[in-house]
Amino acid sequence: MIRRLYHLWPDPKLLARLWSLTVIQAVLQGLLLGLLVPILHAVVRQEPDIAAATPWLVLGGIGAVVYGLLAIVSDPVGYAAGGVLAAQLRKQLMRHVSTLPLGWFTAAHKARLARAVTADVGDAAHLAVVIGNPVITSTLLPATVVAIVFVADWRVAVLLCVIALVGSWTLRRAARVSAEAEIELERAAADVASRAIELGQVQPVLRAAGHAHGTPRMHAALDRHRDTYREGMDRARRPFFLYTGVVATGFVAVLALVAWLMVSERVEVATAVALLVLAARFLQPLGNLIELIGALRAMTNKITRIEEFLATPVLPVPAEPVRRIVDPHVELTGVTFTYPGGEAPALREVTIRCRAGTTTALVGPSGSGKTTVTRLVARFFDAEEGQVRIGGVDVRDLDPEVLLNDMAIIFQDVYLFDDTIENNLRLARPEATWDELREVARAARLDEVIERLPGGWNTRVGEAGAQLSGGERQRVAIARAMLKQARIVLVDEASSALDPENEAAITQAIANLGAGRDRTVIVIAHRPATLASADQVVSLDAGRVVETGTPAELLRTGGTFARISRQYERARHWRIGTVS
Ligand SMILES: Nc1ncnc2c1ncn2[C@@H]1O[C@H](COP(=O)(O)OP(=O)(O)OP(=O)(O)O)[C@@H](O)[C@H]1O
Repeated sequence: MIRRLYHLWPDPKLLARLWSLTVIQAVLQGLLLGLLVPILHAVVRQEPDIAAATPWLVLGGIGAVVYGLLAIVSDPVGYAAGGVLAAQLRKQLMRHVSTLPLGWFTAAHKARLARAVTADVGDAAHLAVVIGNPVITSTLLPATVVAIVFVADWRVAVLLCVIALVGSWTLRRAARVSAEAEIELERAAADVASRAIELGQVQPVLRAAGHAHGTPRMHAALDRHRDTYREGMDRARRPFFLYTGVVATGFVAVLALVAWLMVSERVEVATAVALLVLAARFLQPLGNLIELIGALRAMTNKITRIEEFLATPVLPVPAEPVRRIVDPHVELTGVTFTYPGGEAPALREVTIRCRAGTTTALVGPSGSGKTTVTRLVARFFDAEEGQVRIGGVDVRDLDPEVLLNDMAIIFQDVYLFDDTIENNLRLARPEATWDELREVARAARLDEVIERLPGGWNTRVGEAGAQLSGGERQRVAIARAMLKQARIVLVDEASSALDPENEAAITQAIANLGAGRDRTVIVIAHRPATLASADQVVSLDAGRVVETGTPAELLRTGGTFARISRQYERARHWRIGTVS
């Protein structure tokens, strides 16, 4: 555990210093106790020899002062270290995050990241200080005491070793049993949580069926949780009792042995008293260890989560990456790609050429691989076979920062910061002038949205942009891409039903985006107008390119694209018909 903690920190010097202080204190405490043997020898006799005891008493006094000073120094150092250690580890995690492939950032991984950076790191750092010290003391102090007892009487030392061995076996067992009980309890708690969510979600149905207070499944889950809790507590308590029993029985055994040694005149009274005091100091920290079991397990779980996170493979970057994109020509050649953990390839031998200054529309049924094409261009993942090139350079040879600097990605669900429209745009280029801001707002058809808003450019968009509709948020993102002067823009056009005004505005905004002479736009198109205005349409099906051509050419050939276009048109008319 101590070793794992030590290796977790990039710069463990502070931890090493802190623990060294604790090691010195624990050993010093043991040695001070050892002074009892010569002192009692000198004092516990018919005529106490104070002169013989004096040097030991002086030594003990000096030791006590040193111990006190160390305690004064180490306590504040420990508390301050908690914050410093957490900050160090957070920095290391954030550095690691910045080297992970963007494809790693799924909802589940993001939640894990948030947990690792906040709770896990803070708790691990706190526990490293608060738990590390007592664990070191509770193991080193008894070890020092045993060494001293060996000098005084080897038989008592052997007995203490036996108690320690039996105690450590019981302790391990207690830790294992309580870990198992905790897993079962977590499982039962998760079951209750999902039933509770279900209860909330299906309230109308439950009320209609007269089960407003919960389904039989819900009650069964609650019963299971209660039983698991009771059984778990019972099971976990047994080894704990056993351990306490081992420690208590151990002390009785030491008492009996020392009494026998004294009665049989194998040791003097002074030694016997010293041995009993030392045995008590040996057993007390051992007894404390059981209290630390829960905290140690919590720390192990946190460390494991942080270690797993730090072991996530990073995005490979060449030693001498290409630091310039000469022209934004995008090219996929024979690309095959399977998602990590995926069963079938999401793309198979895909070849697509998008010339600089053109707009390519990707179409195809759901799951055909359109999003995957854009993810490989943005290097969220690397292709297994084939190549993705930008300006003739393999994206794997490009500096990832250069690639992302020259690229804008407009997702279906645009995330905006809870800030003003102006600041959300300036994120792309803080130094942009007002003329530039107004120009991109016009081109992205955002100007009409801004005019309507009460605070104009200063209107706050709310949490994640909730004050704006999906279509309006996408217009902000398009304006942002224009302001960034990104030469490669990847757009996942909003597929949800938009009102006619938003629909026309987005189509126009994407067309304006593509009008930039030196800009390559790849759009996952969901609207006929976007398809019609593209320079090239690539039709995908089951991860393969099935058609490529201009919209007019593909309409004439009557293939997949023509069929999808007809479907789009029908859906459009159907929607207009129902509205009117
Ligand atoms: N993160 C992922 N992990 C595993 N498989 C994935 C992942 N994302 C997509 N897939 C799979 O890859 C295939 C292609 O998905 P992709 O999202 O590229 O299709 P799409 O054409 O964009 O679909 P849609 O129009 O529904 O967004 C699908 O079979 C999908 O299930």
